[in-house]
Amino acid sequence: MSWDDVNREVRLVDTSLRDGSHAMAHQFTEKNVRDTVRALDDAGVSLIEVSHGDGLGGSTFNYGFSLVDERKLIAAAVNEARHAKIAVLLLPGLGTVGDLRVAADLGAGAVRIATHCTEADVSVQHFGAARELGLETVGFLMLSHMSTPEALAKQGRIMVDAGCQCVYVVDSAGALILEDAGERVAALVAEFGDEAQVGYHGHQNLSFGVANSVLAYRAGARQIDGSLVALGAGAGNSPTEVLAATFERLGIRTGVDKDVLMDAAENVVKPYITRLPVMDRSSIVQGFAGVYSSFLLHAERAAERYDVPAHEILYRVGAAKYVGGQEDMIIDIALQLVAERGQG
Ligand SMILES: C[C@H](O)CC(=O)C(=O)O
Ligand SMILES: [Mn+2]
Repeated sequence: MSWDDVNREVRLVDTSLRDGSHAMAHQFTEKNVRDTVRALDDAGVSLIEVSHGDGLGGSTFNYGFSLVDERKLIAAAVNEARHAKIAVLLLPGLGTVGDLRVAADLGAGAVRIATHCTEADVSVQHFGAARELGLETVGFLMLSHMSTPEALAKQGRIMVDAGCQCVYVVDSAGALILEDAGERVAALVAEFGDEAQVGYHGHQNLSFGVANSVLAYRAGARQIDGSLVALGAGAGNSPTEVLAATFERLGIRTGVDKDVLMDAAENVVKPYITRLPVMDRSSIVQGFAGVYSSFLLHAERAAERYDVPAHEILYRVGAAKYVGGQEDMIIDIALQLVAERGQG
């Protein structure tokens, strides 16, 4: 048994430097990355995700260009971490096996491969390649609220059979409320048994990130995501510092130091955040209507450009059930709203 296994009952994984990329419009500097990794590492966080918000290869016109080349940020993170492993995110089709090889050469030790919750089959070759590269493997079933627990477990099975070591229930829209989260986690735990772990990734749009994480743990999840100061898409992720304090109050060992994390949140991350994650009208609508959190800034930009309300755009995105990769449809909806107003 490793030191980690002895000293923790749940692993807190930090995604400030990846999901937070959405909230930062992908403008992280190398200094932001170095300072945050050092602080998380000091707090005892064992897995830190660093990538464009949409993963390797995400810096594009459709998703938004990064300020700094992702390879430079990954290398800086690897260089700064003394104990923690650096993870990268990969969305098959956007990121390639070639991108994964580059990330592994730079020193990344884990990959989190994300697909829409009904499309796990597109991840099979990436899990195979990741295992050959010796990477720790994690699967992300995004927009999990769009699937039943049973259907989600079947998709998770595809990932596990392909070499995935931990499948996450990903509440991309912050739409899951209490049992919704627990039941999905329980279905995956029942499907995998000892073959793989289950994880939970929450968003705060309806403010259930931390509560759902506790229920996910109780249902058997052993990896839980958070971001410092909640820095993430939509209303942000479950704040890592709050997860650490909550699990400690519950007597559940995380192996991380909550006070060091609180210091990192206040003094390292908060000062560089350009737009604090907040439960405002648009992000609440995302949670309510089941809209991908990463669409928030895209909708706000379209709202400003076409002079239509962002929350109206988001209600329609929810009704249309658009998924990650369909960012351009946000413009289409804004134009529909403009046209309807012209006819009124
Ligand atoms: C690519 C997405 O931002 C992954 C994620 O964090 C989510 O779906 O939530
Ligand atoms: Mn997310």
